[in-house]
This record gives sequence, structure tokens and C-alpha cells, in this order.
Amino acid sequence: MQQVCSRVTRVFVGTLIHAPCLGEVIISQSILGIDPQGKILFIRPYNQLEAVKGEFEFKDTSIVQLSPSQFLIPGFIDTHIHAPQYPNTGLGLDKPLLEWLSAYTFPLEARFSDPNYARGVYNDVIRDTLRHGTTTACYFTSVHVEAAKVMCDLIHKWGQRGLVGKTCMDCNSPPSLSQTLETNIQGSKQLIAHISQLGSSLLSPVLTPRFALTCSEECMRALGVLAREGHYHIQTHISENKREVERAHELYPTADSYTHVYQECGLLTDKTILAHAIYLTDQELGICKEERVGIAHCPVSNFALKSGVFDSRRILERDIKLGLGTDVSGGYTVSMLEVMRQTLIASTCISFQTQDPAYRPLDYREAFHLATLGGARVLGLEDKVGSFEEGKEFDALLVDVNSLRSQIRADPGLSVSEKFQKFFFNGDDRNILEVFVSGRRVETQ
Ligand SMILES: O=c1[nH]c(=O)c2nc[nH]c2[nH]1
Ligand SMILES: [Zn+2]
Repeated sequence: MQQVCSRVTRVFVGTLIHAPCLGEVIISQSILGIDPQGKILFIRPYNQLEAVKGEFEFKDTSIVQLSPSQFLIPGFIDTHIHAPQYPNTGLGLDKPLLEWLSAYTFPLEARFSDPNYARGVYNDVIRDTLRHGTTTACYFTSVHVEAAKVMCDLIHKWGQRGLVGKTCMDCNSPPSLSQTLETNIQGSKQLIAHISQLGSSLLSPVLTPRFALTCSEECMRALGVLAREGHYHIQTHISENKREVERAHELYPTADSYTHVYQECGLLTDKTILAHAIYLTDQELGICKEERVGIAHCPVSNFALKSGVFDSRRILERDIKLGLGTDVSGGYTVSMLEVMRQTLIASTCISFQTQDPAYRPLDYREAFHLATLGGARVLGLEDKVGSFEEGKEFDALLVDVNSLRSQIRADPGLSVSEKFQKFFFNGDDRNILEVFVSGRRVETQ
């Protein structure tokens, strides 16, 4: 007898919510089927179940019927997070950036010379980001390549989608973190080889000069060359804090701007992720647009370290790719829900100060787009994840506004849009019942 091999592994029947276009949240009552490769095989209207069953030949046991308080959304994409800083969340935030780095961050990161210490912290950060709905994260690790390899192994084990970089530092850094140019480049290459050996379609390397203050011009140039040779991602920090910008000008007095420093070193490509970018001038934003870099907006960190207030609208109006990041541990939480809320607060602060009466602060629909498809674009993953589309991979969250220990009080009479708004403003990890990456349900405990 010929065996019928189903093309469908799981079928969800219920509410889908996503934001494929900036400013619009699309809600549908649908049937969504996943194929054995973890891709979305079909999305059909709710009332076509019998026809879809006939077409794709799946059994009733593959069907997951969502309740009226449940919906599926795309997984969150954290475009900027420092994995080794996780033990420091909430610490030292009374200091500005450069003092905080010296007093708290660098001493903690030095401990990652011990891969066993790294293993414990990295395991915690992956588990907790997943539990809060982060299906993709773009990670800085420390300067230590063995610890960075451990991070990749763990991400692979948990099944998160991740970009991982070995942080490069070769000047103006404590001796425990400063490496030679050669060690930084060899370490970066070793990490690339390690990721390649793991053979995971979910993992990518990202070249990671920490920022212009702790990376020499030679080191940045060498990383730029390496990135172009292998068409790799690049991530760094820019214009987060006024004192940092001054220092960049002191270190590079002949450069036209901080952005020019990175451009000159070949670090600006369509696969570059610039974190913060609060104080960029119009001319610098022109370069960002021209070079097609993406920006990671990290409002929780920007407020906590009192770095500044980022103007998201100014970036969006210029059609520059924009995503959101937790920036743990400048940011004190791994929650992308909190990042989305503070994105709105930052934008509202800007609207209070502007002289432009037509200025529109962002709304929750736009923040949701930035945390999903916006982030996917910044990481070059927009063809794979960020929204629900046939052929894309199923990276998704099953949300229940009335889950067992939910803090949300959602009247059953609320519309679906209102239930989503409740989740956006009042929800937390207790409302995220299940997390899927590439069609596979991942552990979150
Ligand atoms: O928020 C930040 N966290 C960091 O670790 C860092 N390093 C340079 N600039 C930085 N900003
Ligand atoms: Zn950062």
C-alpha cells in the first residue's frame, strides 16, 4: 500500500494578527497550515476548512483550534542585545553610558574568558528571550571567541533564530578586554567557521566592532574587508550619547562625522546594523540611506542611561530601515513588549518638543510593525520572517489575553483589535503560551 505523506504538520484555525505594512494591523479569521520544513504552506479564510482539508489531506489531529481569547502574531525580532550583560540588568543605570561601561559592563564581560561561566548566562538569556517572544535576536557576545562558540551551540540547541558576533576591541579598553588586531580578526573568523560547521539555517555570524571608541581604524578596516569578502552582517554602536560623539570627533578629528568614520572603514553596507543613532545629523542620515544600513532603536536603554530621545519618525520619513532592540543591559529587560511601549513614549516626547504641528508620534500599530517586519528588514530576513505569508517560515507566538496567570483584564466582549491592544499595553510573557521558530515549537522554560 502506498503511504500518503502529509504535506502539513500542523494547522491553526483562529485569529491571525500581523503588521505587513507600517501603520496597519491586519486581523483575519484564518486557517494556517505549516509544512514539514517549517514554512507556511497556506493561509485560507476560516470558512474554507472542509475544502482545505480535501486539498491538503490532513487529519483532524493536526488541527489546533484557537479560543476567542487567543491569537497568533509573528515572533518578535530583537535587533540589538548584549548576551553577556544579562546578569547586569537593572544595575548601574544611574550612570551615563561611558561611566556605566567602565564601572559595570566591562568588568562583567571580562568574566566571559571562562566558557563555563558563559554557558550559564547564555543559557538564561536564550531561554528568557524566547519566553518573552523573541524568535530572532541579533546578539553581541564578549570579546572571547570560545564563549561566543558556546553561545552559538546553545542557540542551536534551543532553536532560536540568531545572529551572533564576537565583540572586537583593540584600544581604549581595559587590558582584560583589549585584544590585538590579529586576535580580533582570527577570533571573528573562527566564529564564522564554527557557525558554518553547525550547519544551521537559523544561525548567522555578524562582525562586531564594539564602536569607534574601542576599535582602532585598522581593526575596523580589517572587519570591513572581511564582511565584504563573505557578505557578512556587521553590527556596531553609533551616536548614542553626546559625550561618546565628542570622543569620536576627538579620536577622528579629520573625519566629517561619526558616520563618515564607519563609512571610511568600509563598515556601512546593506547588512549593517547601527544601534542607537540618536544624534545623527541630516547629512549622516543621508549616508545611512545611501549605504542602505539599518538602525536598531533601543528606547529602554536610551531612557535608562539617559542617553537621549530618538526620533523614529525622522528615520521612517527617510525610508531608512528601522527595527527595535532591547540593548540589554543598557536596557533593563528582555521584553520586546516593553521596548514597543517605550518606542511610543520616545516618539510622544519628540512630538511635545517639535515646532512642526503636522508631526505624528508613532502609534501601537507602527511599533508592532517595527518589532516584527521592521526588524526582519534590518537583519535582511524580510523574505523569511516578520509577517504571515505563504512561503515564509513560521516564526510565531500563540498569545492568550486570558491565560492562567495573566495580568490582563480583558472583557470577553472586546473586539479582536481591542484584545490585541490589551496585550500590547498590559501583556507580558505570561500571555505568550507557545513560541514557534521555523515551524517548531521551542521550549521556553
Ligand atoms: O548601550 C551600549 N552598550 C554597550 O555595551 C556599548 N558599548 C559601546 N556602546 C555601547 N552602548
Ligand atoms: Zn548596545
